[in-house]
Parts: sequence; C-alpha cells; structure tokens
Amino acid sequence: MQNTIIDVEGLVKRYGDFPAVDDVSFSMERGQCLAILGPNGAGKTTTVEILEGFRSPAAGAVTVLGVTPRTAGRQWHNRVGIVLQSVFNASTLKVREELQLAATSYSNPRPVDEVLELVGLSEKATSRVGKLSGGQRRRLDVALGIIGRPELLFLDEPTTGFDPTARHSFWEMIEGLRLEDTSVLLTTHYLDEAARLADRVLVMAKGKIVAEGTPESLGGPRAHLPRVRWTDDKGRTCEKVSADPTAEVIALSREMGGVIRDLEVIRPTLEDVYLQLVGEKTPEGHAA
Ligand SMILES: Nc1ncnc2c1ncn2[C@@H]1O[C@H](COP(=O)(O)OP(=O)(O)OP(=O)(O)O)[C@@H](O)[C@H]1O
Repeated sequence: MQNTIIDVEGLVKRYGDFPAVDDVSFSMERGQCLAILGPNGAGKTTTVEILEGFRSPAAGAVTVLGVTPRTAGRQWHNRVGIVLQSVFNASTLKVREELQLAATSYSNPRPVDEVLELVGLSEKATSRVGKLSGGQRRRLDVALGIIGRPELLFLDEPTTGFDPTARHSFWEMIEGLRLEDTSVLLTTHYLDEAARLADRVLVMAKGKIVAEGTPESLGGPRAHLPRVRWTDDKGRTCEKVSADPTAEVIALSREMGGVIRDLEVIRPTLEDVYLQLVGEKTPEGHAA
C-alpha cells in the first residue's frame, strides 16, 4: 500500500486574475492528520476542493490515493469521506433514514446505529433532518462523511457551531477513527482543535504556504520559548522570553527580595505561534 496518499506539486488556482492558490506543494502520509490553517480567504477551501475533485487546478499536479481527483471514478469516491464547509440539507427524511440511504452508496458501510452513536445523534435518530439544530446538522454532515468507512476523510471546518462539549466528543470520535487508520485532512479556525488532532500543520496565507511543521515545532524553536511575566516595583508589566524560565524566576526572586508580583510563566500555545506567523500579533510586553 502506498504511503503518500496526497501529493500536491505546484498547485495554482485563479478566479479571473486573482491567484487564490499560488504555487502550493505538500504531501500527506497515510495515517496522518494534517491540519490546514490560515486566515479567511487564504485559499484553504479552494485547495481542499481541488483535492476532493470539485474544482480543476489552473496548473500543477495533484494526486489523492494515487488518482487525479477531478477525473476519479466511483471506486475512488468510495474510499474518500467529505465533510464540506457548509451544506444545505433540504432532506425531508428522518436522521436514521438519511444515513441508511447514504449507506447504500458504499460497498462496506459502517452500521447506521454505530455512526449515530459515534457522532452523538442516537437520540435524534427519529427526528426529521430539517428539525435539527445547527450543531446537530453539522454532526449529521460528519456522520454522512464517515458512513462509507473512508480511508481518507476531508473535514472543512467540521466543528463550527458545536458547543464545547460536542467539540470534545467530536475530537474523541476523530481520535477513534484514527485508531482505525483513517487519515484526516482538516481545515479549522480553532487552533486548539489543530493542536489536539493534527500531527502536522500547514499555514496558508494569501494563497501560499507560509509555514509547516508539527504543532510543537511550527514557526521554529524560538516561537515556542516560554515567557516569564511579572509586575515590577513601579507597577509595570514586564516580560522576558527565556529558554530557562526557572533560572529567570530564581534570579528575579533574588532581585525582588523573595516575592515576585503577578508572576506567570507562559508557554506559547499553537494559537500564539499561529498569530505571529500570519502577522496578526507581535510579541507583546517589554523586556526587563
Ligand atoms: N468561486 C469563487 N469565485 C471567485 N473568487 C473566489 C471563489 N471562491 C473563493 N474565491 C476567493 O478565493 C480566495 C480564497 O478563498 P477560499 O475559500 O479558498 O479561502 P479559505 O482559506 O477557505 O477562507 P475561509 O477561512 O474564509 O473559509 C478568497 O479571496 C475568495 O474570495
């Protein structure tokens, strides 16, 4: 079985003259969860829609599961699960019926009740699709994406509209699917979601990849250094980036005669690193 399941080389997509995706290359290995992050309009959905076969590239080469998505046949579609960014589902069916109908398209679908349980919709099995709340509809979208037991699952902003409990259940569900070797390509604006689920992260901005790495290494080692923050004797907030915060705190404690006012040691989250990468935040505070 091949290990590279997504291979993108020099991908370009223009809308008129506007380069929505501008010479993007990356690959994804089987079993990985890859998160594509980036501000609104960065080109994430356009890239993913090309990988899903919904759009044609202007230039570049794309293979997904060894096949060019735009011309892929039914067999390929059976191996791929897709949860689009927003889906208008005008179905008049009940939730279980909707899933039963979807399951008939696949050769080896998951049992409907198992899927209902996985996405937390068992109690809504007999409700009409049109009567679901926004978050419940989103769970149904995810259920429709996974019912065919896909090898590769595309999730475009899957937890938008979920309450915090539902998001945590969703993450556990994805972790469960990954234990069954499902590869996942995720786009999300929730950095905690990417940090929790992804092995690798790509950051896109203005149609290009501006950074890539693991959630722990993105942006280089300096971006992950902890900050020691405190209030000095004049009431000013001070901050120092340090590879050795313990030494910093000991030195400060000596200097300040024991108690360090408002002491905090802050480890940058993926969100902090991301915001610096896309230029929406500069390191704050002033050094001592
Ligand atoms: N069908 C279209 N016609 C013209 N321009 C488009 C079309 N679809 C997207 N664009 C433009 O291409 C750029 C990239 O859009 P895309 O939807 O890929 O971004 P995104 O990173 O997914 O954004 P978001 O986080 O808001 O979903 C945007 O500037 C958008 O306005």
